[in-house]
Amino acid sequence: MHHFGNPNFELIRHDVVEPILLEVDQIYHLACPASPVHYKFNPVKTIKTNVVGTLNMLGLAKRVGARFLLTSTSEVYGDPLQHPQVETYWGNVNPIGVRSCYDEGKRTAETLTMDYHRGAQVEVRIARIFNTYGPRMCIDDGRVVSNFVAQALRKEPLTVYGDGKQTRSFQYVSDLVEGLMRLMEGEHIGPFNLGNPGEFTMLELANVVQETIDSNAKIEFHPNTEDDPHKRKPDITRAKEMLGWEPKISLRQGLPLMVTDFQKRIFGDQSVTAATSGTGTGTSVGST
Ligand SMILES: O=c1ccn([C@@H]2O[C@H](COP(=O)(O)OP(=O)(O)O[C@H]3OC[C@@H](O)[C@H](O)[C@H]3O)[C@@H](O)[C@H]2O)c(=O)[nH]1
Repeated sequence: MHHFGNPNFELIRHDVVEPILLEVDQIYHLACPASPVHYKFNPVKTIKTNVVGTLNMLGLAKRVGARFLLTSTSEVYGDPLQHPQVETYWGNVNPIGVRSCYDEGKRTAETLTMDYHRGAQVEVRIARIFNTYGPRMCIDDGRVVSNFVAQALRKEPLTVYGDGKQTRSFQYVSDLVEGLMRLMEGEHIGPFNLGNPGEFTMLELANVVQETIDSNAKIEFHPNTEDDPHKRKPDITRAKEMLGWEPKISLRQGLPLMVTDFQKRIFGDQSVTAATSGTGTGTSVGST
């Protein structure tokens, strides 16, 4: 948004499922809903975005000679049988499951990317992004970190799905942005895992949210969703060695930055008093 006043910046609102002609040097292809709640809402549109949308962006890259970066996902590993996940692991995906519009869609997008590279010499880069959080996420995004933060701030119970023992590894958004730019500017195609190897069960995440926002926040168990991966943690050796990249911000450092932003958006200017009064800890979130 800070670029809006810049005369050299142009924002075009466009659905990648429709072709578009532009003069560009680089394409960061990030288009697609990433929250399971949103990508499952209209699965046909999700797979169209991943397949037709990626074809259109690769076609554009080929036509104008642009370098193309695909943001793929840790979901290409499905419910992984190998832990942590290395880029050479081919994954364990249910091709007819409710998540397949996204995970098979992104797998196809990776295939298309490599086929345009091999067949049409398009310069390509592939990132596999692991769970990411940070300020400016939609409050109703539906993913676990934004759900827990919004729930704790609103004094609602934290909704843990299943037994809460499934794991994820949470990456702060600025670490991801740095990784994507290094990948785009570097010499290596990938795929590269971009994620923070710090691994947490959902119950541990709920505890960190309690410590950060409200030690009295209750936990409420809900049935888990279909095909939910049991564990997930990136092996980032390749990104460290070939991109010189690794995440810098731990969950305990990054979460308060997101909480401050959520407080402002949920409560407006009264955020500090509203969110922290009467809580057990309310530590760093109110004052930053
Ligand atoms: O309120 C909630 C939401 C989610 N969860 C659990 O938290 C875990 C993480 O779920 P999320 O919805 O945040 O994200 P997922 O890991 O399922 O999918 C994500 O994977 C990586 C990215 O590519 C995408 O952003 C997204 O597909 C799951 O086990 C889920 O069952 C809760 O316990 N409570």
